[in-house]
Amino acid sequence: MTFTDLFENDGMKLVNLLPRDGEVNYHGKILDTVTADRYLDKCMSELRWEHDRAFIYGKEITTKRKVAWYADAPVSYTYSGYTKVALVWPDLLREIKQVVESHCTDVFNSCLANVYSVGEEGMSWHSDAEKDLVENGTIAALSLGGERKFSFKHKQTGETVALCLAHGSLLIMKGITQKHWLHSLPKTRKNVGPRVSLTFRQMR
Ligand SMILES: O=C(O)CCC(=O)C(=O)O
Ligand SMILES: [Fe+2]
Repeated sequence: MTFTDLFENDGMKLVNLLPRDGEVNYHGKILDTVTADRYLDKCMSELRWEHDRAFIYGKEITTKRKVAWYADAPVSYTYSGYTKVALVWPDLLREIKQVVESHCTDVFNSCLANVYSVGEEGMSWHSDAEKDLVENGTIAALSLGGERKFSFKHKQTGETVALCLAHGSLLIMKGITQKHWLHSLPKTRKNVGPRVSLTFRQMR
């Protein structure tokens, strides 16, 4: 049995997927398929997608995946050596943010949206502990579209934990998780459909 089988429905008792040094909860599908399909279509067409730029080991790169960043106000945010200015929430994301907040005890003031158009697009190992984020803040990631594997790796011990993120599912990372664990969305050769992740965050 996998974690995904265990947590098909929200409302079941959530367990911490990490053995130590952080807390990750998989809520399973929090949206019915019709709603998840509608949100996926709307996100694909309505969000202002752009290739992300970053500095990796001092070299400027343009990511294959596209991103869009939203917040309560047009604040700026420094991430991977780049300063970006957020767009203000469109109604669609305000609505989705409310749904996500109804499944947790946190509130969010920003969202980094990612779109992976094919399985060959992914995100390499990283943690999200930028200076502009609240220290030990919560990140809630809503997945829409193609089902993908998501992995965690402990920074000191190398232990790994992996799960599958279903269409319409919610994953929450909290507490000291970002200090001690890296996470990644591995590329896959499988023929998966486009996937959107909406990562709701707490900025300072
Ligand atoms: O696509 C995802 O689910 C995770 C993306 C991620 O790790 C990030 O935006 O920092
Ligand atoms: Fe991340």
